[in-house]
Amino acid sequence: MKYNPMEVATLRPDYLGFIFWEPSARYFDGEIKAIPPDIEKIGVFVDADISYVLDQIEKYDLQGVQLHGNETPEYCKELVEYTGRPDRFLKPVRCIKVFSVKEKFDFSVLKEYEEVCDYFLFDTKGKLPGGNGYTFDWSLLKNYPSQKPYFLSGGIGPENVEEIKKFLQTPESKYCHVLDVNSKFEDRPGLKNIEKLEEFIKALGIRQKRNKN
Ligand SMILES: O=C(O)c1ccccc1N[C@@H]1O[C@H](COP(=O)(O)O)[C@@H](O)[C@H]1O
Repeated sequence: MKYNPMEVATLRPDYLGFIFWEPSARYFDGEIKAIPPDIEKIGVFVDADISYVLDQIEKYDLQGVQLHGNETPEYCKELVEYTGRPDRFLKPVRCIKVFSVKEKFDFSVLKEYEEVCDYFLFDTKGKLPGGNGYTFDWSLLKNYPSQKPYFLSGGIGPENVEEIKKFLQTPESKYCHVLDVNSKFEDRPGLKNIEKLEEFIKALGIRQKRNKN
């Protein structure tokens, strides 16, 4: 088995990502069987043609796109507008624009994306456009200038539990909407270790969507 999204779905995450970037060892071209409708399926893309993204949205009934390349604000706008067009018979998707962070980050780049995406995602800059497995210095988010909810990403693993707890007490975590995990919870690329994920959720005391009330 290369991918086990159905098993991950049993943990009731808010979002489930599928990588649609061919060079990745996690590239997804399988079948997505019935996943509970309250879990949003997110397609992960890197500078893909808009027509390709639309095809994947349609094929897999994706609710969102996560853009890891140099996609411009115009690209994001076009994509979201296209999905709402009657001839595509699609629902407008959520747009998550990814920004890669190194030792420093110029938050002014976010400004032109404010209007055209739903969430920002902060990942660690590495050799690959994503899935590098390294964390960045989350205290940089002290300078986060926006009120848009963001995904915290990049190499988050079981060893980060205490750090995450501390981060979640800080003012800079105010708009942190999602903790995004990937390679640190895998037995091999694409194959998530369910026990590790369960332990992580338990250790953080996170309650999943279904049980939030
Ligand atoms: O995981 C990949 O192979 C990948 C390839 C291209 C773009 C994004 C990719 N993954 C996403 O990257 C972040 C961080 O992952 P990690 O925790 O550092 O492994 C995450 O959103 C993945 O979905």
